[in-house]
Amino acid sequence: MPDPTRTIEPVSTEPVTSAPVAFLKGHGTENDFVIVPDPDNALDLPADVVARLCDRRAGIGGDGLLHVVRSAAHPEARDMAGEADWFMDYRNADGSVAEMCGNGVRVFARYLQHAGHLTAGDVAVATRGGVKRVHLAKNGDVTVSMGRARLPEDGVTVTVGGRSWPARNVNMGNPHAVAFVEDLDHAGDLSTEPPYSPAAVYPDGVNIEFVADRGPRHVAMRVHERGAAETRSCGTGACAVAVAAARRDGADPAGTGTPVTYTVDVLGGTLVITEHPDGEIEMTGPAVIVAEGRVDPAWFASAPVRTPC
Ligand SMILES: N[C@H](CCC[C@H](N)C(=O)O)C(=O)O
Repeated sequence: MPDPTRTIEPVSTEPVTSAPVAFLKGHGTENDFVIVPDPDNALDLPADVVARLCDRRAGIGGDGLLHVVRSAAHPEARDMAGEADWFMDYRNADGSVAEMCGNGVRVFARYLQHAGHLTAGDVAVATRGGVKRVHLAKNGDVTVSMGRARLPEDGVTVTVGGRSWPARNVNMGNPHAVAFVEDLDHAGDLSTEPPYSPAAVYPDGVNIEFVADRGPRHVAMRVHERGAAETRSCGTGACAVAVAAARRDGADPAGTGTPVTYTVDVLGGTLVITEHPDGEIEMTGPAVIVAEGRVDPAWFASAPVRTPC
């Protein structure tokens, strides 16, 4: 599980703000998020409040929360304000902080468009994993320049139900372990984290992807996400899977000099990942705003803290 020190400590000791909190719900290939617009970074969103909002029974429900803040108003994004007006302060369902969320940044850009903050179809979004450029196409597709993958040498072995697989270490700003399996059912019940070793390879926890082939440059995946459990999709995970598959298939674009594209089926839809010879990775997929509403201040102040399911 992720290191608890990775959560956001309360900004102040004052009780959580009682101001009604506007929220929206959105998803990208059914990886769903609570969106909390807060341009001036005025809300106090410590880990337990995020977990309450993401709780699927007692709260709004989501795999994570997108805190929408102007870059100039957040200490972790001020130095990116010249390049990107908005900062995606991403939190997992358990309240832990993650460096990057691929599906989340597509939904974040869709929210900016929905809220009238965009004048064009292109936007730069500041994230803990750097500034990401997003293109919102007229056909509904959203393409993110995800940057380059890092491929640390050290890997782990993942074990489920008496079967073990080597897992490729791929970092997309956040950590991933990619295991190629014969059948996605071999991943078993991913409501809990599959055991892996050595744990020291991922001191802050890891997202674990299981991948099966579906055809030439076509794979399917399931994922246990750090700080959330099994999700219907993981954008950074799909990028990590495409990078690992290209290395397995001898199609590393740096070596061949030509871009390589993989279609990655996730439980909630399909993502298309292209890696270019310079290492830049583009991810294309949908992003949907489902609803908007307001959190009842009385609930906000009184909701019991529950560990996310
Ligand atoms: N659970 C991930 C963050 C969300 C990643 C995923 N939802 C995506 O679309 O990339 C982590 O702790 O690194």
